[in-house]
Amino acid sequence: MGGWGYQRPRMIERRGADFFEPAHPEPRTRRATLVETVLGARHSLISNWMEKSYASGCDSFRIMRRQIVIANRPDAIRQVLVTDNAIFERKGPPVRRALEGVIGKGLFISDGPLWAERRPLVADAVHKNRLAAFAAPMESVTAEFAERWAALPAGATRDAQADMAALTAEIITRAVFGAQLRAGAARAVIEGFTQFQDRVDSFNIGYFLGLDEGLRVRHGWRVRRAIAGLHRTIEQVVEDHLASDSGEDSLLSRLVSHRDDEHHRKLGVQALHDEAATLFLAGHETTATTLTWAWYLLANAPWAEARLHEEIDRVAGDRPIGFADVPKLSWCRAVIDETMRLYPPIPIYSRQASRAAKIGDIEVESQAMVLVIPWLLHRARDLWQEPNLFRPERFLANRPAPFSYIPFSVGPRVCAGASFGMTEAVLCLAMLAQRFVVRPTGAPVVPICRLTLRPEGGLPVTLERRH
Ligand code: HEM
Repeated sequence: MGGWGYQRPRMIERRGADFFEPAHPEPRTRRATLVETVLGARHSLISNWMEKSYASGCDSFRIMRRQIVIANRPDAIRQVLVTDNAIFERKGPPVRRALEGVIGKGLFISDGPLWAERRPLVADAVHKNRLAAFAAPMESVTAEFAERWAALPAGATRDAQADMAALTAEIITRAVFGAQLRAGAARAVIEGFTQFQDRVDSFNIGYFLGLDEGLRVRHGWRVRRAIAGLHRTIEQVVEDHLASDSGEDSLLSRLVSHRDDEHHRKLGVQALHDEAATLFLAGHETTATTLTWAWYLLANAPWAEARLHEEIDRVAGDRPIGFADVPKLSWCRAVIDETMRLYPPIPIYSRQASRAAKIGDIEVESQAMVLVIPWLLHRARDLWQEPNLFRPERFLANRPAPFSYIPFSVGPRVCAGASFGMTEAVLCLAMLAQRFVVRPTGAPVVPICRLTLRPEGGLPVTLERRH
């Protein structure tokens, strides 16, 4: 049970000699009541869908006084995220309110002229042409992390979710702030964000009751203290960057350099702070959950895991695999693609309609919440064969049909760090799989969605050495 009036869905998980259907909630057989909807949303935003939702389509309903529009058909997704982005560019208030305490007016939740001004700067800082600059932090942090795993006593149980979060937090911390960041400051940043993310709640009752901007979120003292510490640390790092040129090619130094760029308006200290926090927040949990789910899927699909090991051994032989090998790791990439299909790290994209509009034959009210839901889209039975099965090979031959696979979103607000995230996921998976076999302990796996999609309570695993 998930509390009074709300029955948690049963989890489905099936396996056979040549197939694996990883954990997903059993669809509901009847529409949820209001109480179930609200409590279900607080528990997990993927737990309340009915069978008919697992097909592409559009729908409209109300939660209290708010119209909710589901736009989950390729043509509707194209309209909301690409062609009519001007109408639907604003993020839904629950997400904005949940994140504003940490990232202020950062790109992820800004819109209008502010977003338009900053997007090119942030996109430039993480652009795929600059990926090589981040090869060193990605490789060295992962290699150090692998040494820590190697030093564990045999049979030790780890939480893969926590470990992957620590790994990607360290990579993004070094990429954003540079290698000069003091160890204490790095730890403070990582701990502050972890405290915040563990407690963040993306359901905003005020918005559903009729307040178009939702209610400001009040955090408990623990989170307030964590956020305050985080802000102090980031402010200090920003000031250090402004005071002296470290000569490092970090994301922050790139943003700082635009202060002297005559083509761009200068980013103030607060803007630098917000964008640095945004890059950290947007750029670590997403890759961490992708890696966590990949370990779970591979461990349950021995044929896919064997092919991964074969590819890594063929590409790298006896030497450590590295950044330069990433383009050759097509199976590894297919595993990550398929992982993000089954478990999209951000499973729901929410927008606020800036004015009345029409999506298909649905009349959308001004200020309605418009949802694009990769969780459902990626499992739509009319778009995917055997949608609930783990089959990485589906990504080898052909790319998916347009607007049927959108783990990084699409359109002007597409993930700015998609190449960074994809490269990082493939590289970390390959570097760790070269040395270790990750084995979940068999505890039940329950996907749970707040802002991101994680296994509830983490993923306990043991590690076996390969080499
Ligand atoms: C597997 C890894 C990742 C996934 C699946 C992912 C996914 C996404 C998605 C779906 C969005 C749009 C959300 C929405 O429209 O509501 C987004 C936005 C964003 N992501 Fe990522 N992301 C990943 C990694 C990263 C990394 C590594 C960075 C930075 C280094 C990053 C930076 C951003 C930024 C700045 C935005 C806001 C863009 C805007 O609104 O203009 N992401 N990401």
